[in-house]
Amino acid sequence: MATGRTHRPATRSRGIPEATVARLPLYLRALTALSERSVPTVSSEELAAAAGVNSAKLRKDFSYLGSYGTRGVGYDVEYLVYQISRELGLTQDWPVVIVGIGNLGAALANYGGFASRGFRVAALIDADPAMTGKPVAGIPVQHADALEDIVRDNGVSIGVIATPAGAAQQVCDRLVGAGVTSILNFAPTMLTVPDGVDVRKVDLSIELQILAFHEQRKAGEDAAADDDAAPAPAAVKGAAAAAAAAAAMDEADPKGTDGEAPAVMPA
Ligand SMILES: NC(=O)c1ccc[n+]([C@@H]2O[C@H](COP(=O)([O-])OP(=O)(O)OC[C@H]3O[C@@H](n4cnc5c(N)ncnc54)[C@H](O)[C@@H]3O)[C@@H](O)[C@H]2O)c1
Repeated sequence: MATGRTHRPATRSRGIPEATVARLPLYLRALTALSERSVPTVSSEELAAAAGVNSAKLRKDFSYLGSYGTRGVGYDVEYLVYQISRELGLTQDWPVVIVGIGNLGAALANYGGFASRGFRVAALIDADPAMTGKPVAGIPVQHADALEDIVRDNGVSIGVIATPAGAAQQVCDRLVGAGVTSILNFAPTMLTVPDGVDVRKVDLSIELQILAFHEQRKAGEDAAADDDAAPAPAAVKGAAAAAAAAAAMDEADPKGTDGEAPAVMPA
């Protein structure tokens, strides 16, 4: 048994590192915007800036896809959209079930962005009998008793958990038992899954905590700048220099070696 981890090696069987896979959706989002503006080609520098990624990293990532662009012309936007979509498995339809149709589950069900990216909400499931049959986003909610049948009948391999934390593990076990092999978990708890099942955890409060850390650091830098106007004792100056050196190292790659810090993380 595995405890809430994604049990894939750092490099996938087809040789694409997980860090590259995590950046592919960023490229796809930027490329889709270019495609919508009918831009035919894009340079690695332009695309890297639009995706918020270093251009050398982008070229390396695309080399894993076998896409090298044309010198002086750049990358063909439509072909890259196709290549990345195919790599991410988005050229096929993925039926998804959402379990727990409260505030969050209903908001997710109403989000139009899933369908446009190939994720079809096949069913909404909730344990509250009062919810059964009620339409949410035009889909009638089904009772949790039927979870296994719903998963099997719809060939679902991706389940979204938006239940309270206390119910999440049991829901996860039932989803996995019925054949689900990928879980997107919004409940604030670690899930235990068998090998071969991927879990991604979304936690907006962690993202806010990271922003709070950066806000605090910015405030510290402002205060240090104010202090620089007045002479500081030697020990304090040393500490400020160490903090500045650490900040400079961070700035060299502020988001770490994997590029943009994702809002969704391996659980
Ligand atoms: N990750 C995030 O950033 C984030 C943000 C908001 C909420 N959350 C979490 O998402 C979850 C849902 O939040 P909410 O505000 O929608 O709660 P909610 O109380 O409005 O909804 C929870 C729903 O789950 C249903 N439910 C309970 N047990 C179930 C079971 N065993 N099977 C199926 N359905 C079951 C309930 O009937 C209810 O409709 C909570 O765990 C919350 O902490 C996470």
